[in-house]
Amino acid sequence: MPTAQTPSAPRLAAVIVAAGQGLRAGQPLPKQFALWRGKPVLRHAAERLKAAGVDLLCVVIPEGADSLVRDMLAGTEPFVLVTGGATRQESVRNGLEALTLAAPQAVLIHDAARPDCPADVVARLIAALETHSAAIPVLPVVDSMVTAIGDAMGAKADREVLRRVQTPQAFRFDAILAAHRAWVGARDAGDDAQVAQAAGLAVALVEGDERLEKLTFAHHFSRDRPMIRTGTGYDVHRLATGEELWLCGLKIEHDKGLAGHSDADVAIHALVDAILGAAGEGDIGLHFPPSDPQWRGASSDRFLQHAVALAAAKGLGIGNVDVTIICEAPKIGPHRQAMRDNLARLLGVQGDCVNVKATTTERLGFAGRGEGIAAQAVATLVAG
Ligand SMILES: Nc1ccn([C@@H]2O[C@H](COP(=O)(O)OP(=O)(O)OP(=O)(O)O)[C@@H](O)[C@H]2O)c(=O)n1
Ligand SMILES: C[C@](O)(CO)[C@H](O)COP(=O)(O)O
Repeated sequence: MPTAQTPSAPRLAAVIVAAGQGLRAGQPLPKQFALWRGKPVLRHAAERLKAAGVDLLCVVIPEGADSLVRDMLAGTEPFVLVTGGATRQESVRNGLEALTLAAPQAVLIHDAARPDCPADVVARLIAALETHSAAIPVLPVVDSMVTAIGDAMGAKADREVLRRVQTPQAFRFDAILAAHRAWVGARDAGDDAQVAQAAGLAVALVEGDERLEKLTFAHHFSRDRPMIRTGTGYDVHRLATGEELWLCGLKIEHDKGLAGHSDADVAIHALVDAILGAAGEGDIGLHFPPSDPQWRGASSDRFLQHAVALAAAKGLGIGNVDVTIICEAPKIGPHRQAMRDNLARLLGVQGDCVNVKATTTERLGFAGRGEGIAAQAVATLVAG
């Protein structure tokens, strides 16, 4: 890299362009200000560049967004805010012009819409500036490539020589500022590397990263919804003579059974509540009220399958479930594998997605005195 022009000049500055409208993303506000993984997209981009060693940020924003962006970027100082232009290229030019007084040795030019910038990409770019005036991160093309003539296939393109171009793109500051000032293209350049190349600068290619994906369409934000949901369930039934004992959908031989409105399968009831909880669907009493005669003596298998269907209707599948049965007797160990297999069958999942455990309460409490059996469960549902 070139040596510093003044003792106080920042070594590395970054222009983050955040002045677009983000129309394709269809968010309630421009995509760079929308939330992604819990924080505004722009804040992610700024934090990543700071963490990668940038000394000064120049953030190019829409007119009138100063106070919003100042709040959004609090803690990432020093930064300067600059108003953008009608095109990305104009916005970049405004940012570079605003850095002339600071006169950094090198500048990264980055889309705010690429929030996840790994520090090692920046390190590769900076290293390439030792020998080049410009460096850009690229990725190979993995699909075969063709040109399109309307909706018909044209000639095949040679993917071996094609690359996908990402940002941040790195430049010696004076060189890219001069290149932007000298740009005479009739149309905007696709990116700053093209501006640099048009000015005769050699542009080095370094390895990019899939994490640098540009958030462009609505699905880039919808995919950001939580993909994993968890629920818990707990149930207790009274042990009584003359009742059958059903646990995890199996009839267990024992001197007492569980009393209840349905078959009183306490383990399945806890599991149903866990699944309904994870799906945001209330609890077992809401769906199968004890006051409703149709559930008298009903097999709890039906409750479980209904809960699974409700979750599926919301696009949620079973990730894994974990059930704990709390009793002194009967011993659960001899039945554990059969219980696991039966729950897996009812849930429609592989056996290793189901776990059944048991514990005693050291003869304490109602379970310890053999008055009842309790069960608790955790269910993890996975979207998609
Ligand atoms: N006049 C513009 C246009 C774009 N950008 C920025 O350039 C980056 C890449 O542009 P793109 O992803 O195309 O964003 P938009 O132009 O905002 O998106 P769209 O075309 O969907 O409206 C974004 O960070 C965007 O905010 C900018 O600063 N000034
Ligand atoms: C600069 C860029 O992100 C490099 O891939 C890309 O050219 C921006 O294109 P857009 O049409 O402004 O999204």
